[in-house]
Amino acid sequence: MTEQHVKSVKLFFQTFANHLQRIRDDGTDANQAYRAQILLGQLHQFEKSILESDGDLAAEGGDQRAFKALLSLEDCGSLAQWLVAEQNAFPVQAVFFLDSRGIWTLLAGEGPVPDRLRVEEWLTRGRVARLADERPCYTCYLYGQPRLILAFRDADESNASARGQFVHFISRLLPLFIQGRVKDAPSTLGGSTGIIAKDVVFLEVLGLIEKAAKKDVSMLLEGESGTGKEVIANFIHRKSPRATKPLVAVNCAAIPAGLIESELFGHEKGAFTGAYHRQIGRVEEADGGTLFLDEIGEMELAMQAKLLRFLQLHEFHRVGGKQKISVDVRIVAATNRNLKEQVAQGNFREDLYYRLSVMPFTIPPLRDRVDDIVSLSRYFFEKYGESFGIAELDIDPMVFDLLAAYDFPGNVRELENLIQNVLVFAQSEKIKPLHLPESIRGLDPKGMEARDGSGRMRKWQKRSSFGRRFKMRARSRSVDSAVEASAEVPDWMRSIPRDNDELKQLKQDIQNFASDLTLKLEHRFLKNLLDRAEGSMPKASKIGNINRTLLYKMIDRTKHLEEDQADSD
Ligand SMILES: Nc1ncnc2c1ncn2[C@@H]1O[C@H](COP(=O)(O)OP(=O)(O)OP(=O)(O)O)[C@@H](O)[C@H]1O
Repeated sequence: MTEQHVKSVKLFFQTFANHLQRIRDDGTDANQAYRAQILLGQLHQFEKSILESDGDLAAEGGDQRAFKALLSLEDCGSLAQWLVAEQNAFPVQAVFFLDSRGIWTLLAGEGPVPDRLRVEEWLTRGRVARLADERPCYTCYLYGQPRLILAFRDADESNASARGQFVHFISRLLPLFIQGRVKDAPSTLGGSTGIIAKDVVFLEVLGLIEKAAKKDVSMLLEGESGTGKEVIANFIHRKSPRATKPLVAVNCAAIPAGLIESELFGHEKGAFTGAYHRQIGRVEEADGGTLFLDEIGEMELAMQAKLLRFLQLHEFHRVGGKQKISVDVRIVAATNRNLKEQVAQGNFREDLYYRLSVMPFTIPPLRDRVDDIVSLSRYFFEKYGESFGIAELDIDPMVFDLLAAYDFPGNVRELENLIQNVLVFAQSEKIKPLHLPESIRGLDPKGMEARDGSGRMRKWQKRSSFGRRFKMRARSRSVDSAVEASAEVPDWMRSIPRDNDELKQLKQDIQNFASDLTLKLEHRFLKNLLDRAEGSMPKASKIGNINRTLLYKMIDRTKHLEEDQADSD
């Protein structure tokens, strides 16, 4: 690489970085700022590898090849033309752009606009979708809307993965190139809470989450991808006493393992090649507020240990720095993995799991929230109808029935993308079942009724499996208490307090009674479990599906019952 080349690479990255820093520091849109911050982290990595590669990038991945090609661009303003002109790595035949009126225009290259926007694969965090079309065509989403279609010349299936990665990369650059062309990009949050919820079970969970949000403890959100964990993390922050302080989101899966420590804790100038400036980490940025650790299950063990140390001490030092920095942040973590299973498999630290899951919540999948399907659909039809410039939407009610009958493996994100596609496909006609994908159009809500008595019922039963866990817990407690108490029903069970003092006293008696029963239950459970485990704690922990620390705590708090029993024997 000539000196001049090195200079232009540095200049290119510096311009890019300045632009990203402005977006990040602008502070008007937390999601934009978050994306800019992630790109900034990656930018340093790209710059480093390009400068170190000495021009030889043949063996490197799609992102780096794309960056290499980008270097030849003098003017970054014409992404589409560059994509078509750059024929070496990924020959693009045409690029189409969806404007804010909902009309696709050919930006560069040649060919008809793909008329079927059926998503096939490569749907990655809602950013890129491959279309079910003869030619390999991909859609890039911006702010949740399809904005760009890339049609490739090469249809060779063995290159599909590389093409997908390339489009994914382009989708990350997209906001920078089409700035100003997208008017009023809709925010991911709408309404006063930003959450559309009608389903009773989901509302119940949200009620519990809202209560927990007010307590200053770590919260863990588990649930399938696209169920709304990030939306709920925002909700938690806004309902917490830290609402006026920053909410900083870090996607642990999106940041390469080698960069995550400096992303979280920052680095000092010169800490590693490419660390030209001191950089404040996300933890420090979140001081006083909330740090949202998304996809925490993807974090590597070595980083888990560092995070744990920070959670224990509330202090850290920047990479390459010596000074200890103290911060006060509340952690909300989310994962679409089963973290307990990850712990059992040795992929996630148990101690970190317990630190993070002081208040754990499982976000139910959309198929278990059938009432939400309809209200979310209406919400997305309105939201995207408006941004696509459709003045009045006319929707056949059957569309909602069919949507409610579908299982939505991709949850709310899938529903959101689907509705955008339906709107594009319907081109402002009345929206009818024929505009829905075949897999949904083919569903028969009436047929489900015939099979299960009622389509809604089938959904309701499925959905309530989640709610049952709550209800059963509540019920089993009251049933157990009643059974236990039946032999010795205390007087207060039937008494009516005459004044507040009596009421308080009776309430206290009930609480004492309930905690006695709970201890007795724990004692019986422990005895039986340890018998089955032949006295072995590791075995008891395994077969009882209970963490050992908790087992010891339980033994400790029920040991007086053991002693009482020994005395009476
Ligand atoms: N209840 C809701 N009301 C309105 N929009 C929602 C709701 N739930 C989810 N969404 C929308 O669905 C999309 C996916 O939600 P989100 O990113 O919060 O899911 P997630 O569970 O964090 O996904 P992942 O596990 O893949 O990170 C977003 O565009 C979000 O705005």
